Amino acid sequence: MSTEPKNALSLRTWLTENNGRFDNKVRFQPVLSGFSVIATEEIAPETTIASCPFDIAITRCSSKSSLLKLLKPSKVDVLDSWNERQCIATYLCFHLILLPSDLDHFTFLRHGPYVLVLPPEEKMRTGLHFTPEEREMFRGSNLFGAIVDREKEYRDEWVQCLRVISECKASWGTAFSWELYRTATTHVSSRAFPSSLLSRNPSLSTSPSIEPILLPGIDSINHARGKPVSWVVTYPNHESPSTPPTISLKIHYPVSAGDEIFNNYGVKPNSELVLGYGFSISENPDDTILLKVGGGGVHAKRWEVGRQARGADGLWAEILSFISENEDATYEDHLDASAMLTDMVDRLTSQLPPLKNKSFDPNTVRPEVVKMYHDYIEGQRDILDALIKFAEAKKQAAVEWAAEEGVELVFDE
Ligand SMILES: C[S@@+](CC[C@H](N)C(=O)[O-])C[C@H]1O[C@@H](n2cnc3c(N)ncnc32)[C@H](O)[C@@H]1O
Repeated sequence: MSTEPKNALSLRTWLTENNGRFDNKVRFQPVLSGFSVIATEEIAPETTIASCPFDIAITRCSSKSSLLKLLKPSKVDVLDSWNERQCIATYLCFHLILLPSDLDHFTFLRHGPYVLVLPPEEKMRTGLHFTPEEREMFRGSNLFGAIVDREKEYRDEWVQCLRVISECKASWGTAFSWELYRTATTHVSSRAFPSSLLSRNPSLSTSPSIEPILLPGIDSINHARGKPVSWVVTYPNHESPSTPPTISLKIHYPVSAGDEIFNNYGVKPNSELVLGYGFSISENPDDTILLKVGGGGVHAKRWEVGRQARGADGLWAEILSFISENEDATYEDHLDASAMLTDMVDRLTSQLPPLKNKSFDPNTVRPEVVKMYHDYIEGQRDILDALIKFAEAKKQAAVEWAAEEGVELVFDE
């Protein structure tokens, strides 16, 4: 007996028809943000939960080739200038844009049952989908700036895509709304895997040549930090010559009947989770803050510092070199650097919204966003507190260094 929603059943059937599969002990359960994947009975470690053949992965290349058939082939140069997000998001949108009268064009779209399980706009909670009041809560934090920048960048991309689509068919342009595109870009940010998985030695590593891709089925599984999982690639061999190259997600932990099955998206700070995924982890040990020295302009190096001031040494070295060009910094330079770091951190702390005693209007601010706000601000404040302690320790070391040189330093309180 299955109580799976119809669209989840259609995804399962479509995946099987395309040589992929879900383990038969899993089922989809509707939740606020879309679906969770649950064990119907106990699942043993080393079970393969979902498999996706390479040829149904959605890549920039596969999206572009479908779009070229839908739009005019003469648009090939224009589409070459679109980035992978524009190609994949526009390809996803077309599944929802076409009308029954566009029947001939449906043959160019391969992912109908997949697109129909993707959470719609109203289930989205990423920074791009915040209400104005929700976005305003984050003013003063790095995340606020990141949301504003992302919206501008994605809107510009949408305008480029819209121009091409409208030229092909005005009614498609009308249907290709900012809201539709924004939701599709969130599907890309929240579900994409690196293209480095589609190889004989799959890895989650990223580099400029690695592009985001979507893996239908595998991307239905939610994240839990640190869960042991692995990626397994299978190629045809003499035992099963007709099996296409396939990527699978295998879990290395047991799951009890009724419990959720989790994937592990890798190390992610809350800033990234809130911006691109629409959820956060309480007291996330992987939280970070981005800092740059002395204003520095848009091209200034940004230092990513974590809890317990992890990664602060590079920032400290840059502050020291900013204070003194001399390679052999003196204890006075260290004292100045410590004061500069403290000022910098104090300024950031005073700009950050408060963690406590802040109430939000439940009519305009959703409880899930309040949780993200608390988790994110807690992490930012904790790291800034750790940086103050880091600067204080550097000051103390400089005082001891001066004492070794026979200088007693006295500070005004
Ligand atoms: C790759 S999809 C996972 C499948 C998704 N739940 C669905 O309904 O299709 C990633 C999205 O799932 C949700 N998600 C994943 N892990 C989560 C978690 N630990 N807590 C809350 N939401 C989570 C978020 O909405 C995120 O953007």
